[in-house]
Order: sequence, then C-alpha cells, then structure tokens
Amino acid sequence: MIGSAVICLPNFLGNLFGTAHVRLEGSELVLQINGQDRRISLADVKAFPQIRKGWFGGTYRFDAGNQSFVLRFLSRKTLPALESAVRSTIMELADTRIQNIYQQFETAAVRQYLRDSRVSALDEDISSLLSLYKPLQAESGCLSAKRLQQLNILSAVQPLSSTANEIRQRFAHKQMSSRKRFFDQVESNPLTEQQRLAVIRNNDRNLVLAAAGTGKTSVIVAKALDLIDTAKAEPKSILILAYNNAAAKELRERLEYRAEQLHIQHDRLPEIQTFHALGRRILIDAGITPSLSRFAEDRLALESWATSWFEQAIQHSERSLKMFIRLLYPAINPFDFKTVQEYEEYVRDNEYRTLKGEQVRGYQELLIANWLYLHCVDYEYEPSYVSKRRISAGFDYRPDFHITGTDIYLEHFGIDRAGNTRPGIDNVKFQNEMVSKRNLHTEVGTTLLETFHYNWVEGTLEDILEQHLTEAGIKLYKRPLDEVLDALKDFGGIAEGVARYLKCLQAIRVEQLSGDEIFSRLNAHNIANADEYTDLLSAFHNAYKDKLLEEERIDFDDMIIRATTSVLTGTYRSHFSHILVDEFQDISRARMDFLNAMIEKGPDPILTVVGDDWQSIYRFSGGKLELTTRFEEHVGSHSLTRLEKTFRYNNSIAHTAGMFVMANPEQYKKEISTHQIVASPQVYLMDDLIDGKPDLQATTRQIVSKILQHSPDASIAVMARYNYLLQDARDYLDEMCRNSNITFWTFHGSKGLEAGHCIIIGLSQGKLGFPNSRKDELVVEALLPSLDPYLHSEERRLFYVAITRAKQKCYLVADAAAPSVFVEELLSPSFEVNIVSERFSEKYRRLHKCPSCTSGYFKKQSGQFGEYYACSSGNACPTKVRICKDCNSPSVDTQTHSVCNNEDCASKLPICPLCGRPLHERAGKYGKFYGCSGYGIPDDRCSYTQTINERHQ
Ligand SMILES: Nc1ncnc2c1ncn2[C@@H]1O[C@H](COP(=O)(O)OP(=O)(O)OP(=O)(O)O)[C@@H](O)[C@H]1O
Repeated sequence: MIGSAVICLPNFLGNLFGTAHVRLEGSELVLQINGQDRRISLADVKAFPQIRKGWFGGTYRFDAGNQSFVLRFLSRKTLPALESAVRSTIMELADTRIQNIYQQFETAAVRQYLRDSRVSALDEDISSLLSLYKPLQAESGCLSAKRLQQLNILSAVQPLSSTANEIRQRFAHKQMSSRKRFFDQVESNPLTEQQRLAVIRNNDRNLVLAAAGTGKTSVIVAKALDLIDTAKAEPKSILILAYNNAAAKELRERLEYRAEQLHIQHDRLPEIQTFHALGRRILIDAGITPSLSRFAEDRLALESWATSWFEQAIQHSERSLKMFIRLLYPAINPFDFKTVQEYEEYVRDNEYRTLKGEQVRGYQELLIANWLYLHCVDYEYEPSYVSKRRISAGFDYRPDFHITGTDIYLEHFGIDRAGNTRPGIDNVKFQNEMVSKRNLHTEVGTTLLETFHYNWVEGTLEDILEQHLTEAGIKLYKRPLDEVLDALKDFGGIAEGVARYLKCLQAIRVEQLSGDEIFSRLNAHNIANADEYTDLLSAFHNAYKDKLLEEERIDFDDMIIRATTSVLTGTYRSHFSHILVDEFQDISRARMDFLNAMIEKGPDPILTVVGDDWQSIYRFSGGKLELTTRFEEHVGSHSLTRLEKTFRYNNSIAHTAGMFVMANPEQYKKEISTHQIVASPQVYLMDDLIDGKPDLQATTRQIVSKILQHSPDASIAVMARYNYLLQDARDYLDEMCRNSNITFWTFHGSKGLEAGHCIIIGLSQGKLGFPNSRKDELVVEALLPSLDPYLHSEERRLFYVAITRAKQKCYLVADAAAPSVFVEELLSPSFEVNIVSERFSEKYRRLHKCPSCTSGYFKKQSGQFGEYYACSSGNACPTKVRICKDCNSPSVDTQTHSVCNNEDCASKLPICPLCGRPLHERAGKYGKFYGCSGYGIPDDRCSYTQTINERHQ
C-alpha cells in the first residue's frame, strides 16, 4: 500500500532551530522547511535513506534526483516509523521503476541502434536502479521473477559505455535476419553486408566511408526506404541532401523506382534537396523572398561585371594600375627554392607575361620589362648578342635585355649582397660567367648595365634602373595610362587577373573570410605583398556585396549562410529527424555550419553522411576534406561503416587506383574487393607516338577503333584534365562518334559516371600538364580550405576518380618523352600496369633524359626551321640540344662536342668552343684541320680553327 501518512517531527533542538519536519504522503516525501513544503518523489531516490540516532536527535539523509538532503534534530521516536514506511514505499515502487528503466533501455538499445547521446543518461539511471534494488535481489518475494530477470539484464549491460558496441552488434545481427527480405529486395541486387550495416546503423552521427563504385547511392536509397518501411520515421521527417542538381535528380529517380518495386506510395517518399534548394526554401519559410543574383548562374555576367569593376578601379588611378600590374603574378623569390628540381619545375610550369605580352623567366625580369615599358623604353628580351660567342658550354650568350636602337644591354644577376647564388647554382661558375660577360662587352665595345637580385630584395631595383638608364643617356617618359590599360587588355592581363580574383572571391565567400582573415591566410602562406592583395580583395568583395544589396539579390553562398542564420535564430524550425548527406567528402565549412544548426535546433536528428575521401576533388569550391578524414575531431563520436566492395571495376583497376591514391598517408586505408576478378592488368600505358612522332589524335583514334573492333557496343569515355583537350578530341573523333557510344569527360565532370573503356589523355608534364602545379594560383590556394600537405594531393585524387570510371579497361595515353610525374610513379612494377609502349622503358627514357635538369626530358618539336629537340624544363634548362645526324636522338652540347644521348650511337659532332657552331673538316697548306662553320658569316664571323688532333686558335 502506498500512502500511509507517516510523520517525523523535529525534536526540541529542531524546534529551537526551526528545522523541518518530514512526512510521507503516498509515494512522496514532504519536507517542511520554514513553513514551506518541498515534495520529493520516492521514484527518484537513488538509494535507501539512511538514519542515524545521536545525542541531539535523529539525522535523516537521502539522495533524490540530483540533490542530496540531510535533515537533523528529528524526533528519535518517530524516525523509525518514517524510515520503515519510506523503505516499504520504495520497495513497492521497485516494480514500476525496474519496468520503466528496463523499457527505456529496451527502446534505446534493443529496439533501436543505441545512440551515443543516450548512453550516459541511461547508464546513470541503470546504475542508481541497481544500487537501490540489486542488494535486495536475494530477499525472497521482494521482486517478481520478471523484474529479477530485467534487473539481471541491466546489471549485465552495465556500464553501457563499455558494452555499447556489443549491444549494437547484437542489434545489427538481429536486424540482419529480421530485415533480410527487405535488404535482399530494396535494390536491384541484394545489398552487401557492409551496405546492410550502413542502413542499420543509426547512431547520432554515422559516417559511411566508401570507395568508387561501392554503391553509395544504393545505401542512401535503402536507408531512406528502410526508415519508411519500418515506420522508424515519417517520410516528411527524412531529409536527403545531394551535392548538386544532377545528383539530386539521380537519387530521386532511383528512390522513386525502388519505392515502386517495394509498393511504397509515391507520396510517402522523403525530401531530396540540394543544400541550395533547401536554403532557398528555408528563407522563403522564414518570410524572406530570395531572388537569386544573375551572377550566380551566369558566369559571363559575373566576369563582365568584375572586368568593368577592375577597369574602372585602375583606369583613373596610377597607383591602382601599378598595383594591379604588380599583383598580376606572384612575387616568387628564386632564393626560396630549396632544391634545383623545385626551381626547374616552377619555371617550367609558370608563366610571366610582360605588358608587351612576351614571356619572361621570372618575377624580377617581369618587373624590369614592365618598368622599361612604363617608361617608354623600347627593349628586346633575351636577344641574340651581336656576337654568337659562348659564355659557357652549350649556351649562346643572350643578355637579358637590349635597349633597342642602342648598344646598351642590361643583365640582371641573381646574386645576393654577399655574392651568393640561389641554392643549387654553382657560385664560382656563376661569378666566372659574370666576369666573362663583362669582358665580352668590353671586347666587343657594347655597354653593359647591371642590376642584381639584392636590389629587388632591398626594394631599390626600380630606382637603380632609373639611375643606370639616365646615366646612359636614355630619356625616360611616363607612358599614358590609357595606353598601359590597352596593353594590359591586349595581352590578356585583365582577363587573367579577373579570372584569378573571381576564384579568390569564391574562396572568400565560401570560407566566409573577413579582411583580417584574408590577410592572415596570405601571410601564413608567405604570399609577398599580402597587405596589397588584402586591400584589393577586400575592396572587390565589398563591391560584390554592394552590388547584390543594390539589386536586392543573393548568391548561392548567401542562400546557405542566411538559411543557417534562420535556423539558429528560430525563424525556421527544422522538423527533420533523419538527415542523410551524399558526397560528404566535398562539404564546405558553410554547409557543415548549416548542418550543425539543423542538428542543434532540430528534433534531436540522426545524421548519416556518405562520402569517399579518395574522391574529394572540389576544394576550389570550398570542399573541406578534413571534415571527412578527421570526422571524429570535427563532427564527434560516430559509427563508421566502410563500403569496400566495388561493383564497377575489376581487381586490376582497383589495385592500381587504390595503391596510387593511398600513397598519400592522409587518405584512409581501405581494402577494396571487387565483384569482377581478372587475371591480367587492365590499366594500359601507351605513348602518343605514331611513326615516332607525337600524334595524339591518331593515337586516340587507333585505341577507339581497336576497342570497337572487339566490342562494337562498348561504351567509351575520352577523358582529360582540361576541356580544351576534349574539345579537340570531339572534333577528331566526330566521325567515329556517330555510330558508337563515345562520351567526353573532364576529370572533374566524370564524377559519379562510368564507361566500359576509359581513354585518359593529356598525361604530360608542364603548364597545362597533369598534375597541375601552377604557382600563379598561390593566392587562391592560400584562401581555400587547407589542403593536406602531400604533394599534388588533390590532383592525385582526381586521377583516382578518372581511373575508376572504367568498368573494364583503362588506357593511359602519356607523352613518353615527358610523362606526367603520376605516370612515372605508375611505372613502378608494384602498380601492375600493362606498359604497352616500350618508350617507357628505362633505356628509352635514359636516351631522352636531359643531363642538366632533374626532371627534364627532351621532346621533339617542329618549328619554322624544321624539327628540333627542347627540354621539358623549358626556360629553366641551360642545355643546348641538337638532333643527332646519325640516329635522330637528342645530342647534347659540351664545350667541344655535341654528344649523342643514345648509348648505342654515341656519335660525337665536333663543335666550336667559342660559338657552338659545328666544326667542318677543311684542307689547308699544312694539312687537314677543323674550321668553324661560322667563318663565312659576315656579321659575326668566327675564325676558330683546330688541327684534327690538337687544338689551337
Ligand atoms: N549490392 C550490390 N550488388 C550489385 N551491384 C551493386 C550493389 N550495390 C550497388 N551496385 C551497383 O554498383 C554500381 C555503382 O553504384 P553507385 O552508383 O551507387 O556507386 P557509387 O559508390 O555512388 O559510385 P561513385 O562513387 O564512383 O560515384 C551501380 O551500377 C549499382 O547498381
């Protein structure tokens, strides 16, 4: 019986101090303190109350809820009756309490996947229940057999923090069998065990980590339908977020089709939205009518607005114009390169164009050229010197600048104040060459003006130029601003700057950077002129925001940012209890903030994200890979499910692509198994040569016709890093496309697609090669989400995406003379690539290897004077190479001979040590001798001669 009114009064001391009395009313203990009643439910007490009788009366102590109570100076006479009544009431409550807690446990951990957020509260309840009733287990008759059993179960699972995983496994195991029929039928093929687990696991946060072709879409479809089929969630409370419209459409179609197969009605399907569409709807719900700016969808309109903004900004202000010119190219300091290779690759892959439009070697040359142009000084860059005289072996003397119409030359020497050269350059040799150049000018009677790297470092380069030229009698005038602006437009400088600053704007918007943050990011990346860039970018960003405000429009970033604010401020209330996100590896900071707001303000939702860290390729639009690779750190505790069985491609493609992408230690390690098993490599490496000459068109056509010959219905994708290569391919394959299934994808555009055969072209080194390693994007790079430090990490993932589009065979077409570094990596036997072309053999590669550059190879080119070899390091390479007259291989100049690189030929052509022209055998009155072939050249006659065995002049 509950409800005997028992009262325990204070004793005389209690009365004196005005202490409480305690009474039991039903299942409530009422403490009367200072005339006020305080009611405590005995269903909340954590342990039996303790009484103590002392000299000054009884003490009553108990814990309830989160509070402990100690009542003193109680009447010793009435205390035992109260204690016994309270004790019996607690015992009478045992049945209900055990049942309640057990039910809570059952609901949270047996009928559902145990959520992390439930563990600690449940653990606490179970632990107080056990401490209260466990000791009474032995007292016969106290508890029913059922309650005893429940108590035992609760005792066995305690503490939940340790047993949670086992409990979850048991749950998953049971679901596997009870939901087998569903899992077998929900997709066109039975789900794999991993896919089933991804559906079953409904922790607060769930990460489904997949690889290409492992059925991520299948998992999302199955998970949504499972929630509906089991009535775990109302369709309206499920939200699926797709990366873009195309992905949302595909998901919608697949979901509708599968739902139909399962007889789930069309109106019982969840919402599939892109982040933007949802953001827009939230804003509408919150009473804001968002009109999308035309800039968001019309790239040309944005470019044209940005172009006129920059033109306006610079055409009336000399300061702004100069700043624009100065910032157009990154101020790279050659002394900052740690290795020669780094420097060579930098020169190879980057372009500095002067206001006159010519390409120069580096930033300091650019400054000089532009300074001359701005001061109306006509010049030629790296002209042939009046004499073909050599300064060093294999290299004609070409001074940096010649002032047109004069005999004045300008050399910019790369040394610091102490006379040191940049790392990797032989200091002594360089100093000797400087002396030789000076001597040559003296000998020939030309004027040499000198500037130095340290002038630039000290900020005096332009002053010194002015001083030298004035002293040399050159008149300097300021070129009118409109002429300079026209020059900028003519060589594409404005367009180049605008394109880059628009990328910066995108990064600033998506990362939501303030002016201070822009500056600190640029600074952290050692960008020279960071303060000027910050001013320029902040002004550009403000102008953009003003433009949107003026037109009362928003852009895509606003949609998400403002929707997040609506969720956080409560103007929009989220009703989604399950949020599923596709392509999580490319999620941006702004999108994650939006998700966090939906979680914080929503009805305790479960978040499931599906992604593949190997396929994260959208950093340029804000993709923050670390949210996936460091999920625990950023998002919190979660259940992880890996999808490692791929249905798209065979073990050969999986092995090559997987090993390649995992070379970066920052990527998750995965063991990919494949549905299709083949015995031989299906990734083929071919060169682009036809009859020994590079011919990409003919090579691609040849591969396509071979594929069609074997399987006329084959689906073929021609893929490249850049669109322009595909544009060409579309043209030259036009005819073949008419009767066959050929598509053209950029690597980025191929995401989510597949074809039987993939032909990957453009795998060369260089500026438009792959991987892309241009430094002019440094400012953009600094503003984008941080990148893992592994070299070319994003481009590596891009290559992984490209290779894994192929279901059967993947053909890599590379420039054998200067293959992409990725192709060089794939040459290692551990990749098991089928190397079709012998041009990739060690011997052939040695034959084309440039002896002066670390990663340069000689490539045959055609020019107005016929064919010639050039080193792939471009401007960075000082080597002079000719075509060997005996075997057509590259032949490299030394001081006295041009020596064929082909070890089987080893032909040696004697050349003139003074001017590098070939020596011809001649007959004289003292016998045969070699004479320089430059003897008959009127303007630069070289009369060098040499006896056949012994040299003399
Ligand atoms: N359990 C399965 N059994 C057989 N085939 C499956 C299974 N799950 C998915 N597939 C098939 O595998 C192919 C790839 O699936 P899906 O498009 O979902 O992969 P994905 O992981 O999204 O690929 P990617 O990341 O490359 O875009 C589809 O043709 C799909 O039907």
